[in-house]
Formats: sequence, C-alpha cells, structure tokens
Amino acid sequence: MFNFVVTRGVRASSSPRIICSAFSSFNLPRSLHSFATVDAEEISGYKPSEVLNLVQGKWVGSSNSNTIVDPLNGESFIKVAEVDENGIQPFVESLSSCPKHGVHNPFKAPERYLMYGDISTKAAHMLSLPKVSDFFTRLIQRVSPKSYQQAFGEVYVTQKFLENFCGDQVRFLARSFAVPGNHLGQQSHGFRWPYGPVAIITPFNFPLEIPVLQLMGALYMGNKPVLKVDSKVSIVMEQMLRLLHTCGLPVEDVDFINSDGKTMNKLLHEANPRMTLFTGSSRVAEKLALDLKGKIKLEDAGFDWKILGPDVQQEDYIAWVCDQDAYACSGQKCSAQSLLFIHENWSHTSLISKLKDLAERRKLEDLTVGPVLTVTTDTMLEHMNKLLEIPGSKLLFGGQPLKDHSIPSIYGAIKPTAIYVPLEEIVKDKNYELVTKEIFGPFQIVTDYKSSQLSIVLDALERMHAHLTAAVVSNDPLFLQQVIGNTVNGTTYAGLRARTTGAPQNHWFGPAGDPRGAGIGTPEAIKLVWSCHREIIYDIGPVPKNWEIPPST
Ligand SMILES: N[C@@H](CCC=O)C(=O)O
Repeated sequence: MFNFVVTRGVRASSSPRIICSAFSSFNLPRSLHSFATVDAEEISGYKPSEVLNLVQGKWVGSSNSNTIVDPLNGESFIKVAEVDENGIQPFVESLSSCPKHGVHNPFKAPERYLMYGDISTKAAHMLSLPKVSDFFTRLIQRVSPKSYQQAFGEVYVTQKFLENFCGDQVRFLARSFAVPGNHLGQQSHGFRWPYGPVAIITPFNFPLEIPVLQLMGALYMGNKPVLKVDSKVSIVMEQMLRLLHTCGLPVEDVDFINSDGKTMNKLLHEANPRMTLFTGSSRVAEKLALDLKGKIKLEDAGFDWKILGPDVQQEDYIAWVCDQDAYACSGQKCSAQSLLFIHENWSHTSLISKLKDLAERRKLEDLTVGPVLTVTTDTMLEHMNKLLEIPGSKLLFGGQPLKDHSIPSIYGAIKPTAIYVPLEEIVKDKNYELVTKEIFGPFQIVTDYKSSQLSIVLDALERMHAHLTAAVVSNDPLFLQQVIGNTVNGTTYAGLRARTTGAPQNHWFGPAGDPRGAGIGTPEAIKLVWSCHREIIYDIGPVPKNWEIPPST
C-alpha cells in the first residue's frame, strides 16, 4: 500500500527506521511528506512493531518492554518500550525544567501562540489527505477494534479540531480583558495563564482523538506536557507525534512516556506537575485525586442514560440512535448509553424488536461488534446473571459469547446485550449499585416508566455518582424542561434527535457536577482545563498633587 523509503525523518528520530512516505500531492515542504515509521496493515506477530518514548527531544527505547497482543487473534504484535521506575529521571528533569509560568504566556514568547496556529494548520491539512487519514484510521482499528467509520470519526474530529485552531485562533484563546480602576493610572487586566509542567493520561478507547485534543490544548496555553497513553494503543499517538514534528512541533515541547501505572505515579510524585488531566475510570481517577492532592482535572467514565419521553415519533430513527449509542465501538465509549428509560407510550410500538434487529446486524467481520478490552466475557456474563436474579428482569437480546473468533481470552467478546429490569427494582437499595455498575462493553439496561413515575426516574439519576452524557429524546418542551432542570450531566442532548455519543469537536464534552470536571474540544474546554486566571492590576499613577501621608488605619 505505502511506498516505503528510508529517510532520516525528523531530528528526534534516534534509531534508523523505515519511514513511510506517500503523502505527497501537496505543495508542502519535503519534511511534511514523511512521518510514519509503521505500516498499519503489516503489523503482525511475524513483523512486530515497536513503540518508543520521547524525552528531552529524543526518541528513546528501554530495556523493559511490554508486549501487546493483537486483540483479534492474540498474536504478540507490538512491543512497547516501557520506562520502569529506574528510568524516569530524564522525564523528571525534563518536566522540572519548565517554570510555573510556562513555556509561553502573554508576557513571554508570544510568537509561540502563532507558531501553534501554524502547526495546527499543517497538521489539519495532513490529516485531510486521504492516505494519512486512512493510515490513522487503520492503525486505530488494529489496536482498538471498531468499525472503519467509527475509527475514521476520530480522525475526522481531530482534523476539524486542528482546523479550528489555525491562524490567530490559538492567540485568541489567551485573550485578556481590562476593567477601569478607581483612579487615574489604575486598570485591572485578566489573563489566561499556563500551569507550566503538566501531565496528560489518556485511555485506550479513543487512541487519537482524546490525546491529540488534550495535548494541543495544553500546548496552546503554554504548558509543557508529559503524555501517557494506555500502552495497548500508544502506537497511534507515537505516530501522531511524528506527524506533529514534521508540521513544526518543537521536539522538546512534549515528552511521551510508556510505563505501567506504578512508574507513572512515581514520575508524577517526583516531577510534581502543576496539573494532571486524567481521562479514564472513576476508580483510578479517585486514587489519583488523592495522590496528587487535588491538582487534577478529570474526565471519568459515566453510567450514561437516555430517556425516551411521552411523545412517540420517528421510531426507526430513535431505535437506530439507541443502537449506535449503546453498541458502536462495542459500547467502549465513555459516552455510551448504559441505561435506557422508555415511557409507557412506547409500549405499543415495536421499538424493542427494532433495537434487537439492529443489534443483531452487528458482526465481527466489519468490527461493528468486537473485542472488549477491559472486561472479560465471563465477567460480563456473570454480571448479566446477577441482574437476571432481580425479580421481573429478563434478557431482551444478546447475552451470549461471540462465536467463531480468535479474540484472546484476556479480552471480552459478547453479542450486543440488553437486559430489562423493572424501575421499582432498580431504585431499591439492594439493587441500585448492581444495576448502575458500568460495564465498559456492549451492554445496556432497559426499563420503562409511567408519567406518574417520572420523579422516581429523576431520583434514580440523582443517585448516580458520575454525570457525563445524557439524552432526553422528546420534543415536548415541558418534559425537556423538567428533566434538564432536575439533572446535571455535562453533555446532555435534548430533542427528538438526542444521542449520548458522537460528540464532535464543536461540543463541550465533559462531566458536570464535580469541581474537578474537565472538558475536551472547544475553546472554553481548553481555557478551563489548561489555563488559570491571573489578574495584573496596573497602578502606575500619578500620585495626586498635594498628597500627604494620612493617619494610620
Ligand atoms: N467524542 C467521543 C468522546 C471523546 C471523549 O473524550 C464521544 O462522544 O463518544
């Protein structure tokens, strides 16, 4: 597929490796044509690939490596050079070299805001080239199996995000304001200030979208980040960093580490980043919040819900959105629909059988259903069996392991599954925790409610501990008003076409109701997560004529 040539690559490339070069056709500097050191199609047990670390501007290996198995057949196909506790010193030094006032700020090296506008322009353009976008789409599919369209969605969102921060848009992120003071010469100015050294920890499910959007936000605002992506998928970001280097990203601006959690914890402890952004499970998020004494922002998982309101319409469309929300990417989106409340008016429709038909269309061959990377088949089936012990509950569809596959047993593989649990049972103390336990796979709970039970539904939502996405599917304004006014989820879709997943770069995406909540994507998210407020109060005089020292106060 690609035309391979051996070139020197970017300055940061320390080992001679095959560089993939086929991204010509645009009138860009020569260096923009070559960045990739792997061929997404060819990585295999026979031809394993290697992932390096980047520190102080150099790509480095490690004596320690973590072997990643192909989620579709169990072959050892990627070797990730993982830094161990003895190897963190260069990362500690690199991060510690950045002062608290950052690499740039409105009073220091402002030309870097423009540089990042240029880098974004070039990187967006690179991602728009069909060969480059196909390369990343396929690479994502290899490590985090999902359909081509779902993987391409990540690349597309990333490209559009970069387009949003071309030209002067990075400096506009650091826009300040001024307020007149009390006397001549006094004015207060509010500035967006970087944190300086920062850390970014991102999960396996969006190998490109989450790390790029957070990383660029951190850089735009003048921070120096160390980035750690789940080793299972870090090959994607390793290649993306190489692309960014060819687009002008200074090699010293970002460190990239592969390690286990314990080593990362030690690095955070010793390098003491001023802020850490964590995207991932609530369990790890809570531990990190303690370890880092609260200097953290979180985009943790959620048990995301959808309510179908009393106005029944567009059954096919709504069934399709439900199927996408619950089962695309095999349910491994932090925004995936985990609990569906259906108003009794829908009981006369064939919504459930339509949901079943759509779920049963999904197949492993095109990855519309596939391996579950953090929950085994047995765990999911055990959970299902416990739910089925609740009186009145029943299996609507799914509930069986996938057949005829070679997905290794460390990963899960089940058919898209839905379990009905009666509302009155969900809210019982003895069941609530079990029913709202998040299963990061193709698994959802379905229930129904009467108009008179809406307050019970709202109570159930109030009791949840994470509030990421939600959907209120109704065009009844009074119903929307009541549900929105009594809930808190940070990204809530409202109306006939409401969904829980698929947030593009133009939506704020993040949890609400938690002061540690982070956002991703929009200018507001970048400013909130990656900068703090600094006020400079100019008070230059003149001191009034005839001023005298007043009595002490
Ligand atoms: N855009 C993705 C979420 C990315 C996560 O931060 C979604 O909406 O599922």
